Amino acid sequence: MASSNGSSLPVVDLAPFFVDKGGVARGRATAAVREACLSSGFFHVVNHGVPRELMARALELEALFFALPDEEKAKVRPAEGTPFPSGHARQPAHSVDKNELLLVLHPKLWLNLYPEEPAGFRRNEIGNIVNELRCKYSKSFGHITGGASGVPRQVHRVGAPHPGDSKRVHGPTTRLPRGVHRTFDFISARHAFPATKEDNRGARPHQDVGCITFVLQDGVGGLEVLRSDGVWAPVEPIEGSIVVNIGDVVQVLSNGKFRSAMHRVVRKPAAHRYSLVFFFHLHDDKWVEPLPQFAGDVGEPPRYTGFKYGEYLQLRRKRTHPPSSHPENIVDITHYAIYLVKLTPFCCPEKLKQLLNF
Ligand SMILES: O=C(O)CCC(=O)C(=O)O
Ligand SMILES: [Fe+2]
Repeated sequence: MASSNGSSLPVVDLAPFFVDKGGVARGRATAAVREACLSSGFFHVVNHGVPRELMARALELEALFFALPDEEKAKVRPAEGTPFPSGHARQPAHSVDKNELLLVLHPKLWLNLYPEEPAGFRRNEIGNIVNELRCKYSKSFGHITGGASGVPRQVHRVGAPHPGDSKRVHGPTTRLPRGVHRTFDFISARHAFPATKEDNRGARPHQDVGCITFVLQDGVGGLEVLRSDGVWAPVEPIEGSIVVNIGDVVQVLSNGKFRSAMHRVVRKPAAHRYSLVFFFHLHDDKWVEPLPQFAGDVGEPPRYTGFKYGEYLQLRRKRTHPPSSHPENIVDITHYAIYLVKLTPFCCPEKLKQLLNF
């Protein structure tokens, strides 16, 4: 069952998924996942099967990399306009996002730009760690999207267009090397600088665009989630936990039932913060729309129009790269929202007059 920590985010114990095939404990864990997705869209998972040493080593290697002089990091900066910009990026000075990151794509794509130092990169230890995290996360992802949790399983199917939507999926699917799956997932290693007196912004408020995100964070803190009562709540670091949050795709597939929560990173004074964020995405060609079991089948109108995932990505990228300082330019999932207007029954002419103000 989910329990609460200081920040009142649910903590879901995934252990039953590994040991208790079909038992009562597994049913409870499944219900806890569902509840967490419905209530906050943000939760911790513990006993997730990812070895602690692996998590610690990944964060350690990333900290070593970010501590390199800028000239060294610049050697793994992707060329302007690269379609798959792996490597190091630092937000421009005008951006409210005060962080730098190292983007790591699927190791088998051979597109990753790895630095020579620290040696863990040269020997591709980081690539192996990322691969292992990918495998372990996929298991947890399967558990989270499986069974009765109600998280749409469709996001787990890859290679095929959305069921029943073959006509609406256009364009060629990118050819991938044999044996490479889920190439569209990626990892972003992130470094937030210490806050200054004037500015503590690390990452602007946003919702994640994809399916589900897994965050490893160090002990510094700073990740915050916007609760439904409008309060920013800290996502307190819990030793050994992984933070999971729902993205826009699952929010749309579930017709708005599972929350793609707004979150941000604030920087702490005198502390460098490191996190490793894994994004489960969809292929660009996939069509996304509310699934019947969350809409028509349960008598609810769809709350979003359908869209091709790649188009949404492009809209988001166009408006935010380089990060705009104008929030009104930022496209989010409300772009596809259908607003349901509840009509007031005009039962008497007096009321109608009042409403029309004459
Ligand atoms: O660094 C973190 O903890 C989360 C960053 C984040 O929200 C993101 O990369 O989408
Ligand atoms: Fe995020």
